[in-house]
Amino acid sequence: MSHWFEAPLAEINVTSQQQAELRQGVLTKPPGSLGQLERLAVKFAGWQGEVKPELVAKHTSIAIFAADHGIAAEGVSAFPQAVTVEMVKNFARGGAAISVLAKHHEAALHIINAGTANSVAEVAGVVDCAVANGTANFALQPAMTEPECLKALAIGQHVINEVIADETRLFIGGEMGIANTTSATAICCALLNMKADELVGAGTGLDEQAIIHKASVITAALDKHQPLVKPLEVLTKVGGFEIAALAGAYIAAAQKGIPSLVDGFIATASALVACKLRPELKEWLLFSHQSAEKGHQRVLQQLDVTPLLSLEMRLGEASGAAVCLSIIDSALALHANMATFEEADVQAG
Ligand SMILES: Cc1cc2ncn([C@H]3O[C@H](COP(=O)(O)O)[C@@H](O)[C@H]3O)c2cc1C
Ligand SMILES: O=C(O)c1cccnc1
Repeated sequence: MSHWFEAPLAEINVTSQQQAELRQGVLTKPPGSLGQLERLAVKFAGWQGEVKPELVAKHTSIAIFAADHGIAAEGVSAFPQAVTVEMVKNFARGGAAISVLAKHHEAALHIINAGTANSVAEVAGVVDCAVANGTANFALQPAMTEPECLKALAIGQHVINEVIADETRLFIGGEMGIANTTSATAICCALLNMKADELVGAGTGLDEQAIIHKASVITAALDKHQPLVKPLEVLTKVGGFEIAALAGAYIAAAQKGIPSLVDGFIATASALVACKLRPELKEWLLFSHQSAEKGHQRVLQQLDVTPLLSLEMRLGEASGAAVCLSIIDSALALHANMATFEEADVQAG
């Protein structure tokens, strides 16, 4: 049976990209002097099919996928599971970091329930796509069934196709789910063939002893659920509904010709799953920042990508990606509006 996520991704416009690169070479600056900002503008030229791509911040759609994790029962987070739903309410009321950043950048913010333990049906502004009331505890059994995993992936497709605006020029996915750094770490260990203690970190703020316990929970789960090879198998056995939804959203966005800006450690685990499913997807992803979560740097290295920023952030909920919107629009404004040597009558050297 073929799945929706196997359908082709959109084509990148190589001609626009090449023309944008030529333009960068004739703007009034030493060639290359705007560093990564030049490469950003060229990427957006390819994505938008325009030599001078439009600014993106005000046409960015941010979706936060929330879900609960049965593995929270193993004492792997510094915070109780109830915080997931409490934060969903906070997103909706405008008090969370991502609510403030979305408003600041005038980006649209959508809150999606992918499967929390407590109902959020009564919370205004939350799109309810819950697969179940949280995943099962993957220390004891697979986190999901395969149909549940496919349903969670399809939430991402639904959000891209039905929830975000058609004019979206950039997609940012975020997550909220207490204990999801444990799931993200297990996914990365399985897909990158690494050990738990190479990637495990403090998450919301565990102390050293608790991190050792978290690593042992992950190691035992990885042993228990062998074989863990295929991306869908890994996602089903040790994943999370919001992590799967995010992976689905990255693929669906690329199918529609919308690039995605990847957030921190958990979002990168989703991107890793999505890239294992569809290796061409990497061309549609931009990595925003390197989180302070210990494993993030290693996973970014394995993906062979360089994030834009490293601000010691370790919050998730798309916050690191949202901060990058100023930088992206700066790059695009410079690219579109700087004078060329000829226009400004400046010698090209
Ligand atoms: C108040 C609060 C707001 C958050 N926003 C994102 N996260 C982040 O922390 C969680 C992952 O860390 P762990 O695996 O240690 O539970 C996720 O929900 C993530 O998005 C938060 C965590 C808390 C406590
Ligand atoms: O980098 C992240 O996404 C992250 C790190 C710690 C806790 N929550 C999220």
